[in-house]
Amino acid sequence: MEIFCDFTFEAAHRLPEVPDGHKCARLHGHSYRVEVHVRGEVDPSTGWIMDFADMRSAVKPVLDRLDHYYLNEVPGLENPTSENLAVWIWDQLAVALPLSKIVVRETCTSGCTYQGE
Ligand SMILES: Nc1nc2c(c(=O)[nH]1)N=C([C@H](O)[C@H](O)COP(=O)(O)OP(=O)(O)OP(=O)(O)O)CN2
Ligand SMILES: [Zn+2]
Repeated sequence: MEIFCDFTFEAAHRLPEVPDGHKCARLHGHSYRVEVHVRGEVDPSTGWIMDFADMRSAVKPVLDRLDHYYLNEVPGLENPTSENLAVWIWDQLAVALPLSKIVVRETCTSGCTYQGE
């Protein structure tokens, strides 16, 4: 079974590798939405895989490193596409949580799903 928590953060970025004239080469910002999914067995005594509060406690310090920052300046996010951001978040959280999926939404209509290697 899987559980998930939903998060938001605000950040600026530009995409340095896009073709000349692409709008995303210009500095702009997004209200990012991130879903963190965890897979596990339901503990018969608690009735849950893990407490949502414990998930949030693990995720918050990682997203605090992105919130209201210029993502291109964050080590490992020099090309901050949704895809690279999903991998970066996965890599930061994988030691703390039994991840199954990271979803990054850059806009209301576009984003990325990553389920690990
Ligand atoms: N595969 C990817 N494509 C694009 C990414 C990305 O991370 N991965 N990122 C961008 C830009 O960051 C852009 O700001 C968001 O893209 P887009 O969905 O085109 O956003 P718009 O709100 O401008 O969409 P419209 O429907 O054209 O208004 C671009 N591509
Ligand atoms: Zn963008």
